[in-house]
Amino acid sequence: MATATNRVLRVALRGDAILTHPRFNKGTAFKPSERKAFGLNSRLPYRHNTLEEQCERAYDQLCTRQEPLRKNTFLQSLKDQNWVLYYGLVSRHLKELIPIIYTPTQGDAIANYSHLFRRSEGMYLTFPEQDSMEEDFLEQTQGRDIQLFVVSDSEAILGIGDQGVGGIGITTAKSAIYTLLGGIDPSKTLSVVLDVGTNNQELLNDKLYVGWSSGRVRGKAYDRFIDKFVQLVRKHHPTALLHFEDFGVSNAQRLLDLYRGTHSVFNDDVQGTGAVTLAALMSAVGVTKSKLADQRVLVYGAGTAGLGITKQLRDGMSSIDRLSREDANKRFYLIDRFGLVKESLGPTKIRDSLREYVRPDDEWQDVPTNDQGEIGLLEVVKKVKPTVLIGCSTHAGAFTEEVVREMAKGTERPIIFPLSNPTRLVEVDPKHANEWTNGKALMATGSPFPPCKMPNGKLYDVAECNNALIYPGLGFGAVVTQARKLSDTMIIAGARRLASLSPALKDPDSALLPDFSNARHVNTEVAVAVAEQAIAEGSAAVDWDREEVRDRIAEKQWIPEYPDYIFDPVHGEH
Ligand SMILES: NC(=O)c1ccc[n+]([C@@H]2O[C@H](COP(=O)([O-])OP(=O)(O)OC[C@H]3O[C@@H](n4cnc5c(N)ncnc54)[C@H](O)[C@@H]3O)[C@@H](O)[C@H]2O)c1
Ligand SMILES: O=C(O)C[C@H](O)C(=O)O
Ligand SMILES: [Mn+2]
Repeated sequence: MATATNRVLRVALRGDAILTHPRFNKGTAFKPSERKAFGLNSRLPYRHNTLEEQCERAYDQLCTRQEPLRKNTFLQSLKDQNWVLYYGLVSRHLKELIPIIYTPTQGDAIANYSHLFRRSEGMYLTFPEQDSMEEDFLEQTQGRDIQLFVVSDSEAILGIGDQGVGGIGITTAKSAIYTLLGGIDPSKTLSVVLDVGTNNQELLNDKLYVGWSSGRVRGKAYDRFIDKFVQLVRKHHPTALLHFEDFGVSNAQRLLDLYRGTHSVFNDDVQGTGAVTLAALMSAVGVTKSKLADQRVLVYGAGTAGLGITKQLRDGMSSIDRLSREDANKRFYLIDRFGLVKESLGPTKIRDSLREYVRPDDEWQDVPTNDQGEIGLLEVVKKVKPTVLIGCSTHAGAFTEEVVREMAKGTERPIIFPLSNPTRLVEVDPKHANEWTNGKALMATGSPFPPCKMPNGKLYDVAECNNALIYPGLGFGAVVTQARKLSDTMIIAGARRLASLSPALKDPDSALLPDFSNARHVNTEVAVAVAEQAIAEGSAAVDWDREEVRDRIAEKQWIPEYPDYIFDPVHGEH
């Protein structure tokens, strides 16, 4: 495997320019010979440190801060200063620091973006400046080999809604996770916010708000703006993967469908969430010794993630258990703001994309409704006796004691996945679901939770069913093979590989998904599966033999170690 220790990089910057460039800066780790060549002797204290020593010092500094958000801002500053040190530090404390730089703490950083703002990161493309979009885009991208764009319009950030320009923070966090867990070279990624205004009144009233203070652009003008950006990516980086993050429910699936045919695009909330949930469910049905196709699945919150999950589980039932699409559709019951998604709600309350999963009214004649004719969660649980209950509603506490106990009456091992993020929006605290089901519930959550105490005193690890366990591998697999598209079959291959790594496969009392401390290995395996599938189905631009895929992927993974630098003012990187 190639390591950074045997890499040599030619660099054209020197003096302050190299010390202030996070990609090239090594701080006290510049060796004496490099200090001389790059004009750094008088700019650095005498002592030369190893990366290990730098990580130790940075970790000590981090630990002086108690509050997660303060740790987050510290790490953000470190990333602004020195990428290798930042990624080196986080890699050394992965399980502890992922919740700081990503979900849930990054949600707070995003909500406070304009007040915490110190330094910009990534690309800001703003609606009123669209005439110069290509020029602005090229300013940052020209001459760069960008393999991955992570883009958001910030309308539905995690479960905290419209965050305006602060949404850049989800794209930078998702990119950092790509590097940490997938192995993508951070210099080959670009995080982008498409600032089309915000409908968040608090931000609009805030005089320190740093985005475009205007209501959200909608309709054709919005579509044209998004399209302008997508076409720039296609024109200048035709093989780059375009990752959409946290778009609103009226755009996420629509934009995915619109661009899937012409470019390699991926919607994380739809596809990444669907894939990780499929893996968790495969693992759960392994424990209950049943099949995917046997499940009755209740999805609470039929938004972007809810639909993505439903579609992915449905496709899993079809491709893995050979259930017809129509029969598989019937295994699902969706609930949204208007209760059960059923025929009589009509097209104003049911989006087109939900059509396949609408339940016929005559099935529900005997079930009590509210004054508006809606059927609530408890009624659906009573009638359907679901084996699987998934939450992606942002409705904190929706899975009440009554609901959970009712579910437990109808199935021996209730499979309960409250997936809403951040932590405070979870549909049920796993501790409670565990208690109300007498330790029978098989659980997975979107944010990290501590283990639950079982009635026999043992601890049950609650799987973290967050798309970060799979999207870096899905994306990296597509990027390294320069795949023309990230197909449904590539995604299923990744989900199956993830499921095969589940601890519950070996011990049914263990977690349904691998622990985040193994997330780098897990995503590497996912990338291998995706690459194998891309090659097999002919969408890859590489023609590796199946046996060499794993080695090729390992060779291409970026690792946080300092290469040796040679000063080269003519051909060096800058
Ligand atoms: N674990 C993960 O990997 C993961 C991935 C994506 C999204 N999520 C989480 O899922 C949640 C939803 O995200 P999204 O992007 O789908 O948002 P979304 O806005 O598209 O979907 C939320 C849906 O829930 C519905 N809803 C809201 N309140 C409800 C209620 N009281 N009863 C029933 N339905 C209700 C809304 O009408 C909407 O359709 C967020 O908290 C997000 O963080 C988790
Ligand atoms: O960002 C996450 O933690 C997962 C997911 O993409 C979300 O929107 O909640
Ligand atoms: Mn998301």
